[in-house]
Amino acid sequence: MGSGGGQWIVEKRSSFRSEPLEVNVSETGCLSIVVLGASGDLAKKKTFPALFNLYRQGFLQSNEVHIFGYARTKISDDDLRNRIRSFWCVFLVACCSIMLMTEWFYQIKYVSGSYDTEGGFRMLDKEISLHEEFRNSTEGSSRRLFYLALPPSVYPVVCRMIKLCCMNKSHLGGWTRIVVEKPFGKDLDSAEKLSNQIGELFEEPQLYRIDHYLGKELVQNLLVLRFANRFFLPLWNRDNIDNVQIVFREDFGTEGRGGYFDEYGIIRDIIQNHLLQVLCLVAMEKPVSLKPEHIRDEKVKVLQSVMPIKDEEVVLGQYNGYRDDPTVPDHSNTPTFATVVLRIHNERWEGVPFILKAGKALNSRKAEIRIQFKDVPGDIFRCKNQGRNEFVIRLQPSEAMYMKLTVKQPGLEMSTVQSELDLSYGQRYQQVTIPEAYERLILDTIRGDQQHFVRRDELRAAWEIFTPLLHRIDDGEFKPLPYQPGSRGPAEADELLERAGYVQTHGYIWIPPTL
Ligand SMILES: NC(=O)C1=CN([C@@H]2O[C@H](COP(=O)(O)OP(=O)(O)OC[C@H]3O[C@@H](n4cnc5c(N)ncnc54)[C@H](OP(=O)(O)O)[C@@H]3O)[C@@H](O)[C@H]2O)C=CC1
Ligand SMILES: O=C1O[C@H](COP(=O)(O)O)[C@@H](O)[C@H](O)[C@H]1O
Repeated sequence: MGSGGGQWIVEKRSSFRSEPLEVNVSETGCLSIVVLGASGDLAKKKTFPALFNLYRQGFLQSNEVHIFGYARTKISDDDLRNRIRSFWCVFLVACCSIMLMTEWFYQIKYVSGSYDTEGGFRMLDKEISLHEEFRNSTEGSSRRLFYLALPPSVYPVVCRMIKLCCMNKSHLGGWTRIVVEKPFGKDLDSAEKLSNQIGELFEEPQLYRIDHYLGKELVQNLLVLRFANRFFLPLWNRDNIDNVQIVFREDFGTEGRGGYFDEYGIIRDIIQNHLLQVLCLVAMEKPVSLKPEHIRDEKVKVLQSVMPIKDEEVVLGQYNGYRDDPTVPDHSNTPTFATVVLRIHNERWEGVPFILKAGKALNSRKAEIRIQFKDVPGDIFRCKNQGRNEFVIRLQPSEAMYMKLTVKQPGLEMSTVQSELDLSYGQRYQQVTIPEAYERLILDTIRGDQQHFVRRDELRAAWEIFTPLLHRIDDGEFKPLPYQPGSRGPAEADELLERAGYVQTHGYIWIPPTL
């Protein structure tokens, strides 16, 4: 910050930027994107906005792309367009020209049909083929992407119908790809069954198991940070790191999604997928290269090194009022909060607790990774009780990385104080709009890059970790503790954190810099 006037000085650093790492094969030809479950929440809030943003930025070309919505609800093309429009009208009016919006909405066609009979899918295929003919698509140059924004229970039947009725008509260069949302299964057996059912229809390279946390900017930065910086290489291990926390907090409850949520709970909704994927990137060894298979090989190894979870290292919670939702059973045992300690049995991490914490209806909304270092041996400054060094990666909101460290308090006295080295994205990258996770991931599916998608063996290893605990919760053997909405969650979770070795720095708070 400049010394006078409180102005941030932003340095121009573009000359140091390297070329993009991945060389993507640029494909052309007719591209049909089909959103199944187009009438739903995810489609409205995430999928369609992401597609629009890709279109707006020129990643989807108007002379190539056509978007299809498919669901059972009987509505017209215009009804679907209006639904989408009504959700983002403020955003659209602020950012875009009317012409662009009109052009975009013109690309969307809706087909209504059931998920388990051929009629609707035959109709869908006809519409896609019409579009392909209209675009003069030669055989083999047409690309068909099916995005399943649907409850997982209908994935098998929908995949069967796609295979039966809607495949791209040639193998000469075109493709058919399927994107499936999480939660992929409910436990190890159901996930394996689902994988087998879909695996009989589609090859692994055609399947994109999406976990939108892998599309977040700061999650994508983890590999670069760890493996392109000398700073971190010698420190990133059990000799220096005391504990790691990966935290997800939301300051609202299950609003409107109680029925869905109650079947899954916070562990299946957030921890088994989003937080565990982040753990993999924090804990894995350096991959041989950036090839998707090399990265995913390393993630699988970490997951397979996780020890069985101990009961005394789990705290579950359920916020008061959760069961007032009419779609939630009166005696629901579903946790809306969980803290779980995972232990990785390998040379790098033996003895370092990885504390995964997620909760709904808490006192704040944020997601972050907090790496806490061990105490400095021989503390000549007697500053130990001020707190430990921490490296924090704030995934959202206010994306940032900061190192909490001890410095000399400026002035005549030799005393110490906690401060930080701070790379806040809002301040450093003022001209950059950070893309939404879904934008990036949908673009990857079109480009055929599976690096940021979950491979089948990865998924299996992830379910292996949590299935025993989940079964005990489902059977009512493990009960969530009540907590007040708007609180930090059950006090027992903080006690567990302390037992795991985390030392809180009382009185220190990181404030994102304002411009
Ligand atoms: N919403 C979100 O924020 C997120 C959702 N997800 C995942 O995305 C997927 C879709 O989520 P979301 O949009 O919230 O779900 P919805 O409950 O909104 O369902 C999407 C559509 O699926 C159809 N549908 C709903 N229930 C059933 C059923 N039992 N059988 C057949 N069809 C059904 C409905 O369309 P119609 O009746 O018209 O056919 C509905 O509009 C899920 O797997 C979810 O876990 C992942 C991350 C975030
Ligand atoms: O997958 C899900 O994620 C959202 C939170 O996503 P974020 O990108 O806003 O952090 C969560 O609200 C939802 O319950 C869950 O299904």
